[in-house]
Amino acid sequence: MKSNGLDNASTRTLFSLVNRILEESIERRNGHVHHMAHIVKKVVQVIEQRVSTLAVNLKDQNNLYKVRLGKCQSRIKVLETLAAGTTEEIQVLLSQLQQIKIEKTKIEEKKKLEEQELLRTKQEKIHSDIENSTLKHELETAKKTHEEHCLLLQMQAEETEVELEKKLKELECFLAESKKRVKELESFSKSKSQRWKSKEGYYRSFIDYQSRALQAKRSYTEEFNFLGVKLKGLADAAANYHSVLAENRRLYNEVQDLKGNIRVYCRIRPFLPGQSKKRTAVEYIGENGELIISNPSKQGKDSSRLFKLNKVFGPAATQEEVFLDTQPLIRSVLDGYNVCIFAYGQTGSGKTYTMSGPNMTSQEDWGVNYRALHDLFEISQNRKSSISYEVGVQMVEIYNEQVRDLLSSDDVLELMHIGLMNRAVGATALNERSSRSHSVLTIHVYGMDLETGAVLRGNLHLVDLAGSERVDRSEATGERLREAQHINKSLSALGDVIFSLAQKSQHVPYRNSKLTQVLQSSLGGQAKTLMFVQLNPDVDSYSETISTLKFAERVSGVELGAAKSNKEGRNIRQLMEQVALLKETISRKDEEIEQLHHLQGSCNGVKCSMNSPRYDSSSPRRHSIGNALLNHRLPGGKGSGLFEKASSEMDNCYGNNGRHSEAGSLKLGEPGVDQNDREDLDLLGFGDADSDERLSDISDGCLSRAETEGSLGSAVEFTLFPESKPSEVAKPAGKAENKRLTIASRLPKPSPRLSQTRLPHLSLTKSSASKASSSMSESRKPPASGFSATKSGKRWH
Ligand SMILES: Nc1ncnc2c1ncn2[C@@H]1O[C@H](COP(=O)(O)OP(=O)(O)OP(=O)(O)O)[C@@H](O)[C@H]1O
Repeated sequence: MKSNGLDNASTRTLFSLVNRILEESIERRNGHVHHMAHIVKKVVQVIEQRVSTLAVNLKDQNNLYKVRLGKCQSRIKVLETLAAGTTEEIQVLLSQLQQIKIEKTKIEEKKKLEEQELLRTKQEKIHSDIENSTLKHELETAKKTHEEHCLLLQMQAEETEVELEKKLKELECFLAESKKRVKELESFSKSKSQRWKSKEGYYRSFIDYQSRALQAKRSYTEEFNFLGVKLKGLADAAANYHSVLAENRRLYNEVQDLKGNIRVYCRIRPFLPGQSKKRTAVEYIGENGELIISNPSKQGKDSSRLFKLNKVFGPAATQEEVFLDTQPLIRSVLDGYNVCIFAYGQTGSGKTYTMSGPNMTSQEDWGVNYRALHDLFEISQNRKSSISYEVGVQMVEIYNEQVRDLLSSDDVLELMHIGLMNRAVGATALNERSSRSHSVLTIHVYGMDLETGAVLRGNLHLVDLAGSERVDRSEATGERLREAQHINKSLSALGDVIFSLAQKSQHVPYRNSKLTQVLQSSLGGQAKTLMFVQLNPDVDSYSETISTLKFAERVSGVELGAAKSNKEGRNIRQLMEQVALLKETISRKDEEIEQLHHLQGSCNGVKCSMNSPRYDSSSPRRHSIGNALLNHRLPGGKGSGLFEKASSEMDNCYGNNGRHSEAGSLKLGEPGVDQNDREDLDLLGFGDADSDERLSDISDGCLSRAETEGSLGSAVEFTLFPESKPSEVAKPAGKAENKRLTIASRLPKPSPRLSQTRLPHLSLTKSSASKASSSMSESRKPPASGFSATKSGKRWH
């Protein structure tokens, strides 16, 4: 590019040239530097020139614009002043114009209105013309129709006038006729009303009479119905009562008999609140008496054992549930059966809980004893219209092979409570308040059928045995050890009796302990026996539990033979009364002989020895106590009495059912019988048996007779009187509530003759009683009050 050509080049071209030159100069670095610089200088000059011309041009133009702007502004100002003046004028004109417009519209409206009015008047005129013509036309037509109508009406009026004249004539005739009829009717109604009035009077009196009769009839019918229903009920009740009663009793006894003889119920007590390790040995409790006991410390098949009993009550079983299964057995006592219920088990396993209950004040907690008494009272009360019952209660304790009476006097439940409190208790390692004695509560029932005169006697033994644990386990020493040894001895004697019964052996060792002697009639005879086997569920008691259950299994296998009711018909009773009378005569003779002996002895200067008639085996007065008592209870030897059963009953007693027991071979005069034994037997009522008398011949009847005798002193009997309520009798009421059970006051006092007759025996039993008292004081217990020979059994009315 030539340097002079730059003038015509565009600024853009110049700039691109400068850029190219600069790029080339960068590429070539040293070549043509001078030339390039020259060109660049030229370019710059041109650019400067251009810029200066542009600046000049711009200045000129700016000036020009400024001048123009000034001109425009002055013009604008002029225009603005002009515009301001014109707007004011325009506004005035506009307002004038508007007013003119308004006036114009007003005038136009007026004009329109005038036109409209004119038009309207024109239209009205046309309308009125039209109307006038139509009215004229209508008037003419109306005139025509009116004339026609008038003519028609005139014709009709003439016709109606004729008709009305006709009707008037008819009515006149009818009126004359009806006047005649009214006269006839008036006379007829007068006569009728007279007749009705007379009839009304008649009916009124009839209705009055009928309603009075109806009322009387109604009350009669009601009364008749009521009486009929009552009579029917009474007749039904009378017809069914005896049969139902008999059937009821028969069924009860059948069920009981079907259940087998010695029944064994097992009861497992719950863990006690204080027991820390609660490991149970009870693995399974079956519905039908199955029980599996397991030992966790053993392995294999030896670890558990199955037992089969009549029934098993688990730890949750209530007192009521346990009693429900026992109740039928207890009820059969009222039908003349002998029943024995005893609780067996180690110390602390719940024997006392089952038999007596933990708390006498709460009826829910009552054990079998209280419930049994309550039940007996209730049933005897229910049967009072057909059977008169007398119930006697005795409570003894067998402690260290000595029998002692636990009762004094007072309310029967209180008595039982006293009895329980009086029990010898001592702490062992197993049970803090362990009872160390066997307690035997005996209930004697005498009933007489008011219809047939038949007599029934039943005895119920409720036995709370002492703990069955082994001596070594109870860790007892000294006195406790002696107690434990006695307990173990008597329990093993019980086992021996049961097992010899199971084997049906000829020899049954009743005599080996006081316990078996007391229970003899209920174990060996035709009695019903139930054993409660009590278990402690603790694993620590495993071995005791097993041995208890083994014993229980063996007991459940014992068959005592079918139970028999002690029921006598009227004839037998009369015969027995005769026998009793004869025996009384004999005993009087005995007394006379005795007195003669004394006289003879004193004459001979020989002292009375053990050969006195009391111990003379050949003496005929072996049943004198019973006879004396009979007379005491039943003056003249007549009437009923709880302990009336004469000594002839002894021959029928339970021990005499074909088995020849060891106890039966006991002779009181024998050297083998020590004084203690004799006195304890006296306490139980056996003491008066002749030396020839076999103990196996001593029945519950003997026991009952003896206990009401002065010999037992505090033995208690009472009669249920119809008016005494069972609840009153049974509940542990205060003295005020037991007014009906006032003690003894109504007892017939023995005649001086009878007292004399009883004297030798009474003196003997007094000593036995005091012996009993002394034995009690040995056992650190205060003697139960009332061990007086002269204080005979109490009877409540
Ligand atoms: N079924 C039960 N439910 C609740 N507590 C029970 C039950 N059986 C027993 N007990 C409680 O266990 C404890 C021991 O019972 P209990 O005194 O009756 O035993 P025991 O076998 O009569 O003892 P012992 O041989 O020393 O007389 C008591 O505290 C008693 O209340």
